Amino acid sequence: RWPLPPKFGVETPRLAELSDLFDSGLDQWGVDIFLVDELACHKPLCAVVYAIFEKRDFFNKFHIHPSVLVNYFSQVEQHYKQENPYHNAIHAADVTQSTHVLLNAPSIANVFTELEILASIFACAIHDVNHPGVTNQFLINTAMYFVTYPNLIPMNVESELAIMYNDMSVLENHHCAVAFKLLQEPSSNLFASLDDIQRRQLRKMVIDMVLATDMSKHMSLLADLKTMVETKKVSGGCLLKLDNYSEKMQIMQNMVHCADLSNPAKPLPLSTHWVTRVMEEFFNQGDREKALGLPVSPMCCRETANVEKSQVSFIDFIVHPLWEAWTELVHPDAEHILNTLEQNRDHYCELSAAKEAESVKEVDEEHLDEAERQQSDSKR
Ligand SMILES: COc1ccc(C2=NN(C3CCN(c4nc(N)nc5ccccc45)CC3)C(=O)[C@@H]3CC=CC[C@H]23)cc1OC
Ligand SMILES: [Mg+2]
Ligand SMILES: [Zn+2]
Repeated sequence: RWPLPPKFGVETPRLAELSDLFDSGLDQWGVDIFLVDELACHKPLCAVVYAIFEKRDFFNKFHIHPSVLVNYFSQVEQHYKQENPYHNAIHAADVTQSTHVLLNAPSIANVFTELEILASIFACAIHDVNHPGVTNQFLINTAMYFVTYPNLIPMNVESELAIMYNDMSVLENHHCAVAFKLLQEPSSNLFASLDDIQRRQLRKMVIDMVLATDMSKHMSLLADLKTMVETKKVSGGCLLKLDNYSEKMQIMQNMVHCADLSNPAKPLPLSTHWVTRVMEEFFNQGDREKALGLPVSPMCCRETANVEKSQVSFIDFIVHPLWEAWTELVHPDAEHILNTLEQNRDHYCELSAAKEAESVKEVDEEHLDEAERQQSDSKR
């Protein structure tokens, strides 16, 4: 009924290169997602989702016409703010492709139904849509800010978000709401061929996964994962028969959360590129907090932040514990990922130590200059 859209849903003069990159890299941990962005004329999300749907035969399995997929994900892609250094469509494409790879781990083959896999891929693709480039904390603080100074014209509609969602997973609720709102477009009705039960199940799974990407849920999510790994050990190593929804959802939430926290576990050039971007986004937030007279959030002060140290503590306190648990759950399929994470961590540690030594040397030189100055003064 509809004309076929261009391949991968993007008009690009470099289609052959993009196709080759997907042939060799779509299933690989560490594909250069920034090259995908370039080859796809800055529509990486559309391209990645299309390629994954094709690879997993979702167009046939769920009777989705390619042009409906392209209509919907073009809308979603446009609702990712490309002015965000970090939380943009490249990050969404990165998390989606990373989850696509994690789902291929042999030890979790046959664990998930096709609908659960569709829900996971969809959840990743939309998990940060319309992100304003600031954290939940910033939105909560600025919401209060405009309550305190009502005459100050709200500089941004963002602060309305915290009011809308009563400070509870503000961003993550917003991402879900925007994504499902866009689905209501008749030309974007991705799940038209699913039956009511499936559509209701998919919606619940997507909401459960996206809300679990709120970093304030991290500790409880990790605790549950560790418990599951422990019981897996007890039950003789094979992955539990995941019969009830909450156990299966726990794994899906942790899988998407791992993908969302996968930057430090990627090949170093990709990892450092993401660090530059996320720190720029944090510094922009810090600038705004300073301008508003708000306390500057951790890692957000461009004058004082130690980028390498922040990365080491992010890995030590958050990313490594999570990936250690995931690696155990899907043993031995994620060993190479954990190794890359540990190598990258050592790299940032060395950088941080070198930087420390450099600044100590500078201080010593200053003291030396000062001493020499004083000495020459005393001679005069
Ligand atoms: C590439 O490199 C990064 C990528 C993403 C993020 C992300 N960071 N975070 C938070 C994480 C914990 N943070 C810390 N806060 C406090 N008080 N103390 C800490 C001490 C040590 C480490 C972290 C923290 C606040 C920010 C998000 O919420 C983003 C959104 C969702 C997922 C991860 C994102 C950070 C990166 O490098 C630092
Ligand atoms: Mg998010
Ligand atoms: Zn994210």
